[in-house]
Amino acid sequence: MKLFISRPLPDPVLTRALDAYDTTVRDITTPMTRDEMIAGLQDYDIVLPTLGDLYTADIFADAGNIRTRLLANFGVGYNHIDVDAAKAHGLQVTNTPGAVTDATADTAMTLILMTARRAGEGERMLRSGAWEGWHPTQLLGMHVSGKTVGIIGMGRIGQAIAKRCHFGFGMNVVFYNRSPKTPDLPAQQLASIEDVAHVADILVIAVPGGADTRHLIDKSTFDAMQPHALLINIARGEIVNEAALIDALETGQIAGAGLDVYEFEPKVPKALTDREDVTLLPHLGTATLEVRTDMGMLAMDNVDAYANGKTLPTPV
Ligand SMILES: NC(=O)c1ccc[n+]([C@@H]2O[C@H](COP(=O)([O-])OP(=O)(O)OC[C@H]3O[C@@H](n4cnc5c(N)ncnc54)[C@H](O)[C@@H]3O)[C@@H](O)[C@H]2O)c1
Ligand SMILES: O=C(O)[C@H](O)CO
Repeated sequence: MKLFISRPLPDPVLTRALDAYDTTVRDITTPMTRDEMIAGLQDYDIVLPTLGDLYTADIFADAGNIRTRLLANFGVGYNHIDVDAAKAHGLQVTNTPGAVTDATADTAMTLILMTARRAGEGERMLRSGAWEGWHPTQLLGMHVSGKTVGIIGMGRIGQAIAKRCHFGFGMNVVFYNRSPKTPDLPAQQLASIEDVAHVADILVIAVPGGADTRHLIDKSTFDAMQPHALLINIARGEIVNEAALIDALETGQIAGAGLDVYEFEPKVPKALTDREDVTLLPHLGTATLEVRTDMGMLAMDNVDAYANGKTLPTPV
């Protein structure tokens, strides 16, 4: 079996792949080009792609005689793959759910605390030499204990965030999910995104990306939010209309934002980087050695299952 891996991965994952398959590892960190994706589909039995490798329908159509039967995506989010088109061309697609949950929830907490407590702003002030010492009214932020967190998308990551907020920080949890959910903690499901936005001190986005959720968070959401509230996005950039977010920040409709993902990633608008009231992380959600190794191992579990004719552990 010939396996193509689209980026360098943690050593234990590459060792496992190289030991078991005729493996080619693409040794650069940028997304695959269109030509590379097409050549990969023509030459390899299995491709292990990741975020940024944009498998649109025309890639499968233009590849012609496709040898690949499995796209074992490294990552839970697969909005960069047109799964219907892949399946129509005879490919199966897998992802890495669960492996990413805790780390991504931790990143949401990092963004919540950094934004509420103005940590980035304080660190920038200190590093610039502008700090003149403690005083009682310096850099006063929002106390998160006892506040209301609103979660949009109460799936694996949404629930992990809710648990951290409720059990760790004594926050009340309200949420919106497109289907009914009974999470394992005290939390109230509300009827619409606006209902959640209206009562939340901190609004966290945790739905999948893709056409169905593009600009799910838009002007109507910001209109519903309170002026002291914060928006946190650890899901996908295009879920939030970035222009509407910038407008809401500039007009004082909301008090700040904590973002791990961007609508036109890796481009981040100057209107955001210029602001002190936003925390901006470079898509760090799962960026720990342990978790990136676990993600790779789960992707390899899927590769092994396919290669041995077994049921795929985590099909999309
Ligand atoms: N920042 C990062 O590095 C990072 C890391 C991991 C995952 N993610 C993103 O987080 C997403 C969520 O991951 P997960 O494992 O929790 O997925 P999940 O499928 O367990 O949860 C998603 C939830 O959103 C709900 N949902 C879907 N569409 C909706 C809609 N239109 N309105 C309301 N609810 C809707 C689903 O019912 C589900 O409960 C991933 O798809 C990925 O894009 C980002
Ligand atoms: O979807 C995911 O898993 C992340 O965005 C990449 O780690």
